This record gives sequence, structure tokens and C-alpha cells, in this order.
Amino acid sequence: MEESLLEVTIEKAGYETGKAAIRDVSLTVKPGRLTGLIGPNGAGKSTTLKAILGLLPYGEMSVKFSGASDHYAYIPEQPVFYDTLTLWEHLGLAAAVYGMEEPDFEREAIFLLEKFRMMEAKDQLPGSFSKGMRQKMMLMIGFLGRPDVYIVDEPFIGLDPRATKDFLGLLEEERRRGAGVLMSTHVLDTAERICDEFILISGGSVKASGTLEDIRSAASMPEAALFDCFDVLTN
Ligand SMILES: Nc1ncnc2c1ncn2[C@@H]1O[C@H](COP(=O)(O)OP(=O)(O)OP(=O)(O)O)[C@@H](O)[C@H]1O
Repeated sequence: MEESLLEVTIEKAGYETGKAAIRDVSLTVKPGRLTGLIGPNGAGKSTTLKAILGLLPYGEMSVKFSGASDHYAYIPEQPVFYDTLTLWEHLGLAAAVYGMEEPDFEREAIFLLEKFRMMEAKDQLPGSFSKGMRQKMMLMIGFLGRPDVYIVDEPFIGLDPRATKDFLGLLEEERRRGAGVLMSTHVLDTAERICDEFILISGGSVKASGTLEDIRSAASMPEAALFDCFDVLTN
């Protein structure tokens, strides 16, 4: 069996000790594969990602990054940035945290600035950026270190169609390199196209998981789009 980059078994996790916001959520991330975490507002998607990242006060759970793959990037839904650092300085700070050598940092940072069409904004402060530009900055910081595992919380809101295409192209390249991805999203038509597997969460627990075929079986809708299965399984 193919080795997983990340194996997660959450019995219970939440924001207060003893109070579970999510329960019985298990998932794996494999090399080159994209697992989509889907579910309605308030279902527990961000909570699941935060639990995996160790950001919650309460968790009865096991999170295993296999072997050398403890090198991961978390790309949050809400951009986080320093008001006094330019885009280039943010990338430099991330590179220092990743332990990158200066020439590698400069090559990769320039590649990403060109890829996301942000070269002109390189010396600007993100406080003056649009929502989409801030989101692109978070993506660039995530891609910079070329991690083994990407944990991405709703990347599509705020990105224009061209930026979405640039992002998906780069993610595809990273998957070919062997990186695995766990991504939460509401954009189900895109999820249906790009994900290998799905975890459908509602009310803090998993309602269905597996390939699109598995989700269709769970919904008893053999030919249906993910969107329609979602509707049936979360109602
Ligand atoms: N900081 C917090 N403190 C307490 N409860 C929280 C906190 N953040 C989220 N919750 C609760 O945890 C549950 C799951 O929320 P979560 O943010 O994981 O949903 P989500 O699936 O990511 O939703 P959305 O699609 O709206 O982003 C909700 O009941 C929510 O009220």
C-alpha cells in the first residue's frame, strides 16, 4: 500500500476542554493526491484543519506526519500579515523560517511573483492590497518552501479566474513532484474536477468519504454532480 504523508484520527476536538466541536473525523493525505474537505458553513472544516495543526485547546486525537514529511505549509482562509513589512519582506521572513539559502529564496520568490503576477507589488505593504492580492501573498508564502504537505483553507474566495488558474496549475505541478494536499472548500464544481477524494463533514462529523463514486453511492445518486450529492447528504 502507498505510504501516507499524513494520517489523522480525531476522536474529539474543540475550543473548550471536554466539549467536542468535531468528532470521529479520520483522513489521510497521500503523495500526489488531493483530498477535499467539504461541508456547509459551520460544519467543522476549519476546526478539523486547526485540530491537525495543533491550534485547538482540546483534542483527543492522533496526527502522524510520516517520515520526512513533517514539512508542511498551512495556507489560512484569513490572510495574516505584518503591517510594516512589504510583500518581498514577507517572503524573506518565510524563507528564513523555512531555512532557505539566499539564492534559492530569490529564485523561488521571483518565480512566484511572476507566476501570480505580483512583481509590481513586491515592494508594497500588504495593508494597501486588495483581498485577492492578500490571498495571493498567502499562497506564495505557502508555495515558497515547497513542502511535502499543503493544508489549505478555502483558497478560492477572493481569487479571480486567472489567479485561480495560476494557483491550480502550480498545485498540479507540486502534486506531480509528490506533494499531497488537504484543502477545504465550498467551490464544489472545482472540487469535483481536481480532488481525488472527499471528506464530507456536516454537524461536526463525517457524513461520507472517499472518491466521487463513493460519495455518489452514499447519496444513492449514481450519476449526480458533487453539488447534488452534497445537498442530499447534508440535509
Ligand atoms: N473560535 C471558536 N470558538 C468556539 N467555537 C467555534 C470557534 N470557531 C468555530 N467554532 C464552532 O465550531 C463549529 C465548526 O466551525 P468551523 O469554523 O470549523 O466551520 P467551517 O466548516 O469551517 O465553516 P465555514 O464554511 O463557515 O468556514 C461551529 O459550530 C462554530 O460555531
